Order: sequence, then C-alpha cells, then structure tokens
Amino acid sequence: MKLKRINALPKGKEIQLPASKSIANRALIIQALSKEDIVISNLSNARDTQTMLQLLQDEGQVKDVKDAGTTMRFLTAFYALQNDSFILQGTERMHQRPIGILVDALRSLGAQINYLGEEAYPPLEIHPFQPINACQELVIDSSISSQYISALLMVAPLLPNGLFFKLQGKTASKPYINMTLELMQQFGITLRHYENKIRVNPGRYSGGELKVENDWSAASYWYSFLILSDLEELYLPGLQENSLQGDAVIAAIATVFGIETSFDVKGAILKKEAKEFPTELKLNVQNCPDLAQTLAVLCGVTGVELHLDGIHSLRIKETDRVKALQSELARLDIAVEDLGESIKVHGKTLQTLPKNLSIATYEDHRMAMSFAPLVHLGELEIQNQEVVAKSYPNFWEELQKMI
Ligand SMILES: O=C(O)C1=C[C@@H](OP(=O)(O)O)[C@@H](O)[C@H](O)C1
Ligand SMILES: C=C(OP(=O)(O)O)C(=O)O
Repeated sequence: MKLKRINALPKGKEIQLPASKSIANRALIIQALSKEDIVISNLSNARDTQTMLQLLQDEGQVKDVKDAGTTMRFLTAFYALQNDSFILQGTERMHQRPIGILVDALRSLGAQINYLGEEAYPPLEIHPFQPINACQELVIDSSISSQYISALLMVAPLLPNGLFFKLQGKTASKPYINMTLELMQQFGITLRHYENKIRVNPGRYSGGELKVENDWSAASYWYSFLILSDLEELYLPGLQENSLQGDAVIAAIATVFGIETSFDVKGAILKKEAKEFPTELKLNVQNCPDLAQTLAVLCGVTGVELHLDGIHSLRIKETDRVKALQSELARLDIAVEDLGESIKVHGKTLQTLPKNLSIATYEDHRMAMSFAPLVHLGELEIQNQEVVAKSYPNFWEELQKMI
C-alpha cells in the first residue's frame, strides 16, 4: 500500500479505535469458565478476538490459534483442565514462540500435554486432566511472558484448592497480570496479591456485564500521527483514563512531545502544543512492550536518541521486533544499536523520506502501524498492509480519512 498525504489536514478529527484484544480475550475465557451468564459488549473484529470467540464456540478438537499469543496461551490452560483431548496449533511463527514454562506449570497441576513438534513450543496435544490434589503452589518464572501467568490465573479458581503463585525473575508485562486479576475480581473471584505472591481462592465466576474498553496500544499510533502532523487535536472515543491497560502510559510519555491528553465521558482528547523535543529519552518498556515500535520509530525520525530498556520480550513476539526495527529504520539511515538488554535508537530529524521507501512488516501488525505516521514526511509504501487485521482491521480506513 502506498501512502501519500493529499489534503490540508482537517482539525480535531475523530478516530475509531478497536476494542482491546487483551481485555476481550480474558473476558471470553472467563465467560467460558463461568456457569452464569456474562454479557460482553464492544468486542472488536480484530482477528485475535474473533479467533478466540470462534474456537471457544467451535466443537472441533483441533484448535488453530493463528498468530494470537494470548489465544494460544489462554486456551492451553483452558483446555488442559478439561476432560477431553485437543490439538492446539498456529502459524509457523506461533510454533517458534516458547510455551514450555506454561506447559511445565500445567503438568505440575495434572495436565497431560505433549509437544507435537519441538520440545517447549507449539503445536500441543492435550489429553484429559488428571488433577494432582497435592499441588497448591506454583513457583514460576515470570520473566519471559506474562501471558503464561494470566493463563494460569484464570483457571486457578477452578482447582479444588485454588492456587498460590510465587513469581520468580523480573516480571514481564506486569500490567497485563493486573488486568487479569482485576477482571477475575470483577467476576466474583477472591484473591490476594502482594508483590510477587498471588493467592487465588477456589471459587466460581459470577455472571455480569462487561463493556470492553478501546485499545490504548492502538491509540499509540495516533499519538505518533498527531506529533508528526500539522494537526492540533485528535479525538479518540472509547478510551478511559482509569484503564485496565498498561499501555495507557502512552498519554504520559507523549507529554514530552507536547501532547496533553484530557478525557470527557466518551473518550480522550489529544491536544498538541508547540514544544521542543528532547535530544535524549530514556524509557523502559518492560511494562508496555507493545509501545516499543511506536516509540522507536517516532524518536527515530524526530532526532531523539532513545535508550529503550526492558526489551527482551520483543524478540519472541510476532517477529523479532528488535531485528525488524533495525532493518526498517536502516532504510531511513537510522541506526538501532542492540545492547542485549536494551536498544539505542540514534534518531535523526527527518524532513523528508527517501525516494521509493518501502517498509517490510514481517507479519507484524505493529511494524505496519508504527511506520504509517511517517506519511507526514513524504510518500511511503507499507508492505503486506493486511497484517493490521490481527488487532486493528480498519486502521487503513481510519488513516485514509486523515491524509
Ligand atoms: O496478556 C496480554 O494480553 C498481552 C501481554 C503482552 O505479552 P507478554 O506478556 O508476552 O509480554 C503483550 O505484549 C501482548 O500483546 C498482550
Ligand atoms: C505481542 C502481541 O500479541 P500476542 O502476544 O498476543 O500475539 C501484540 O499484539 O503485540
């Protein structure tokens, strides 16, 4: 897809965001685990949400999660505790995303899981659960992916004694664990959480209603869009200030670039004030890994030297996001230094884009969306535009309205 700005930009436009796929996929698992009615509204047409919905409704025993990490991890725990057999598989990339920590933990509770390919990676074969009553405590490495912990937390109340978790290592993506705990409590589960210890009491999920919030990770592309544009204001309906989503931190980070966010009852109002950008910025994305590409590209083209810490989980997402950023920012002559535990983006202030710029997306929706705001600097092509379907199917339509 070729992107090119044609019009003078309108003022104060409204952008439709997708609903959060993270909240939706938790709500769908909780709904499936509850014996009572749970009514969920504002589910998006994002592929990750629709895949979860279809797999939970479908009677088949072969479950293809495609490229959805949460769907893979949450369904592994969900099906492992049932009295039936299932196969869980996904895309080629999904089969390269580790799952051994979750499988080991489930096995220690009595799950019967085999690897059909490489040890510790999907696809998985799951056989009926044989509960081990003695196991009431899990000591688990939480440094690789919070999704393993969320998956286990949601099924924990169904175990006869609940479950006690001791999280080891530097916990990755902590706000997503808090999101899981909040939603479990909203649906009647009692638990205690103190530092790296979580006690989930046995219990049943109660009925109720949930309206899924709109997605803050998706909003980050519009923050970047506004910063790079000559617009003064954007309106993002469906975002909440008191959000379950850790990526709401983009509002605080964007103040450095002159964006102030305020809220009315319906959503977020983003206003831009002229401000000199910093020459250097130090950020840690351990709690908000999905913002990494937005921030790296934005700082890359605005001349900010960005030191990004907490990046280790980026290497096992839809693609190796460190490598993908290095390759694609290199097309703009922007170097990304890989320092192991962190990266340094050597930003340059770009006034225009090189001729015939074409950005590869590596089957990663966030690569496509994080580079799209560069349309304010010139013409560019984003390859395999359909990748955005994973989280934000109408992203391009929203963008076309604005350029
Ligand atoms: O639980 C969730 O909904 C998610 C957790 C994060 O993954 P990790 O915990 O693997 O970092 C995040 O990157 C992903 O997009 C969604
Ligand atoms: C990492 C992501 O998703 P998942 O792990 O659920 O595939 C993402 O959406 O950026």
